Amino acid sequence: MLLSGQSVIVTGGSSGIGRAAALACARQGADIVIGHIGSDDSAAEVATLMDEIDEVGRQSVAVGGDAADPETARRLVDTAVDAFGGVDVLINSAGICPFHSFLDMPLELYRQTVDVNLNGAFYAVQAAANQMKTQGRGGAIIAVSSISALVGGGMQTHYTPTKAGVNSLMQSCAIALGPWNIRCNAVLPGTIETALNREDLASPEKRDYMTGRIPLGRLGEPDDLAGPIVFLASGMARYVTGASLLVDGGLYVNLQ
Ligand SMILES: NC(=O)C1=CN([C@@H]2O[C@H](COP(=O)(O)OP(=O)(O)OC[C@H]3O[C@@H](n4cnc5c(N)ncnc54)[C@H](O)[C@@H]3O)[C@@H](O)[C@H]2O)C=CC1
Ligand SMILES: C[C@H](O)[C@@H]1OC(=O)[C@H](O)[C@@H]1O
Repeated sequence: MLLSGQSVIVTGGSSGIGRAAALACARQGADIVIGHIGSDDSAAEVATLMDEIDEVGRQSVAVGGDAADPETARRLVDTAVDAFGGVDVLINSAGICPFHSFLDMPLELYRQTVDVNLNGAFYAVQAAANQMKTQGRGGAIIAVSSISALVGGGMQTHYTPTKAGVNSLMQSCAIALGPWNIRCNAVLPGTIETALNREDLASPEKRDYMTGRIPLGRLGEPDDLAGPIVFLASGMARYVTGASLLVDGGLYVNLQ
């Protein structure tokens, strides 16, 4: 197993990419702290996930709270220390992408997107990294950025800068945390079918357009991210830090 006995925190762990990553890490021998937003819906999703983690013989605990609140990051780390004796891996997946036009973007929506996606990532990474440094046994941090760190979206002017920021955060943290053997990498998903884009992809025209742009011929599913994330978390990637790994079925390179 690639993550035997490791303690893994996953933010946004109740659904989509975070959920797939949490389960994949458990299948590789890790115990999981599941960060979720703390709503009734996310608590119900977490209960099912905890059962699945239990079925593969690993333990999990859940922590509800707003990723935009630095206190949530501290609680995630404290819980990992109490329950599993430390933090070996952080997977930061919590995020929002409420499509909206630019010229009439509500200030509150812009601020919320930055607060959750970028500031939330900073808080979680800083809290986990301090714990990893104290432990003195290295660690791995994987941030879920996006293909949108590299390209634009007319209805995503509040969102794409946060994903570029998350990618940049991993690059700078790779330098800042390298001396403690804490590796920092980003995965850049393309279009993955999750709750995040359910509304956007409900239009058959948009869905067909997006699918048609992907050389591998299909939209992604959350499990497509599981392998790359486990790889970056594991010792197989022990000399990989500051990397940005596109997981997009070839979408980014498909000009014509
Ligand atoms: N689905 C896609 O096509 C792509 C998704 N991504 C990124 O992947 C990450 C995961 O998204 P998905 O799995 O697609 O969607 P998702 O909606 O299933 O997952 C996002 C998770 O973040 C949680 N979350 C949202 N706001 C939060 C807050 N304030 N505090 C705590 N948790 C909060 C949600 O409850 C949810 O569990 C996001 O960061 C997203 O930007 C990146 C590229 C493409
Ligand atoms: C929500 C979008 O469909 C999704 O999110 C991203 O980061 C990319 O822009 C994807 O297309």
